[in-house]
Amino acid sequence: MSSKQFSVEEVAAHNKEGDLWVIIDSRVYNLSKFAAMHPGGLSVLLEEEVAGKDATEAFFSLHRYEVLERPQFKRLVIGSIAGQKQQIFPRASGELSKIPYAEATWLTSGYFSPYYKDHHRKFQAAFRKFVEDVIVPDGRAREEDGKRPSQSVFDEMAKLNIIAMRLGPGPHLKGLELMGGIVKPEEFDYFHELIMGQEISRAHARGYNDGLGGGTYIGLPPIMNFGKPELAKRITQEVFAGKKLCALAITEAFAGSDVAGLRCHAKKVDGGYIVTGTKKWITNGTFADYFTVGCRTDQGGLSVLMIERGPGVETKQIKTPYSTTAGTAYITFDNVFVPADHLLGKENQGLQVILSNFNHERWGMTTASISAQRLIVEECLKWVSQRKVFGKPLHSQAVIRSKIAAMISRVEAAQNWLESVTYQMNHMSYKDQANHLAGPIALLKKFATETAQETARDAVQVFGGRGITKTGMGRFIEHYHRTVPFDAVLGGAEDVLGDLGVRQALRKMPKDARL
Ligand code: HEM
Repeated sequence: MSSKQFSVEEVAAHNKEGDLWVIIDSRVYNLSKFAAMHPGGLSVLLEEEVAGKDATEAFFSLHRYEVLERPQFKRLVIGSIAGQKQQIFPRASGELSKIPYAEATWLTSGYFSPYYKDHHRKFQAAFRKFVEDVIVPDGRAREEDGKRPSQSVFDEMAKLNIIAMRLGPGPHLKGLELMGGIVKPEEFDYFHELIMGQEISRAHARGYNDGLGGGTYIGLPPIMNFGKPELAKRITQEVFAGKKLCALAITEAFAGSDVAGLRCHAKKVDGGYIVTGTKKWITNGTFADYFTVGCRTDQGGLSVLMIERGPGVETKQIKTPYSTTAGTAYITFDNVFVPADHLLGKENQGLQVILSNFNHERWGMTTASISAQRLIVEECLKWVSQRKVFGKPLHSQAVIRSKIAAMISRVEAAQNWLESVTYQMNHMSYKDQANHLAGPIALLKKFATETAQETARDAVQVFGGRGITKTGMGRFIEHYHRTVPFDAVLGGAEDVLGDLGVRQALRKMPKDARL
């Protein structure tokens, strides 16, 4: 970038077509050639208060900061105004945001939390930097082109054992060096996993988030915990090394939350099973290598089989509102032979295998959903401060402040409930979690996704047309509003979860309780 210094008067002389300069945040841009190609048109740049003038305010009410960071636009800078200093700085990679409520309380300067220790803080700082340096650029690109997340990202994640850590605390972490040694395997707890879930949302790329191991998060635990030791070891090692991916293939066009209604059939034959049937809405299905498949057996029971991609296994993309980078698939199994030792758990006792991971899955989805909601609060706070209406910031309108108040309250309530549930998880065995937390986790997820949708709707109102436009200032709002139903449906639809939560509570009602 040029270090040449200009005076305001010098810039003012360049105020016409073919000779057009503007000042943005103390830097001088020569737009003489670019003006004709400007996506917002030439005429707006030739206006009296823009051409040759300080256009900082006009610029930031119409563009995101990232426009100035694009290399083709950085090149337009020819110097800066003598005696002026740059005032507006983007947040550097890995840094915390200084916008109020943009970070959870424990990450906000001047506040305290009983839950997080020093190693959680170090872990968060390192993991955010990794997300912003490695995941966000790939996330943005793949969200656009719809290709599966790049192999290089899986390789980088594997080096730090991020894929293993994504599955949460447990014996699978034993002996691994986690995040370059920042946290010891025996220290790693559900708050570390919460941090990962929350940081990974930062790409504003909901489809990519699922593409990046969403299938493994739910498809690998049944293999790891219920597979024959040799099979479990082989697949776990391949997946942790970033070489292979899993998908959980339970839902069908015939049966969704109603797991008992599955039709995919496993016929017992010599040495194994022959599987025939279909599966729908399978996350990562278009590119996964291993499928954890719920099948009906000859006796009508449910068994879970690990099926490897191969002859007779076909996966087709399903188009959904989010990017195909998630790999959402329709799968057909056509007379696929599955060896007997690929059975997970016991024959006809598959329900237990499938249900065993549900609470963890729902809790994990909630971590990411709440941080995505928080990013929207940050977007809105920035927008209402920099956007001017009738000569005043948008936040001068009481109705806007009221919407922001509701947004902040929702996300804070959801985060605080999440942290309280996470603390319980840290102190309970997996079995006790199932007993005590299935209900609260179901209700928490329902609460988080309902509040997410309210915030998505409010954010669109605050951003107006920009909130329904795929590029430009409101692009993250548009993305959020379009993709937020995924959180509300995947892992259990809101009504199903609400019902589950209340039924669990009713089961625990003391017999002697009366008004
Ligand atoms: C360095 C100078 C500038 C660059 C590189 C630039 C670049 C762009 C780009 C890339 C867009 C497409 C939308 C987006 O990606 O956000 C855009 C839109 C636009 N620009 Fe600029 N611009 C510059 C200065 C200005 C200035 C000074 C004005 C003053 C009025 C202006 C007015 C607009 C308008 C009205 C739009 C359309 C916005 C919309 O669709 O919401 N631009 N500009």
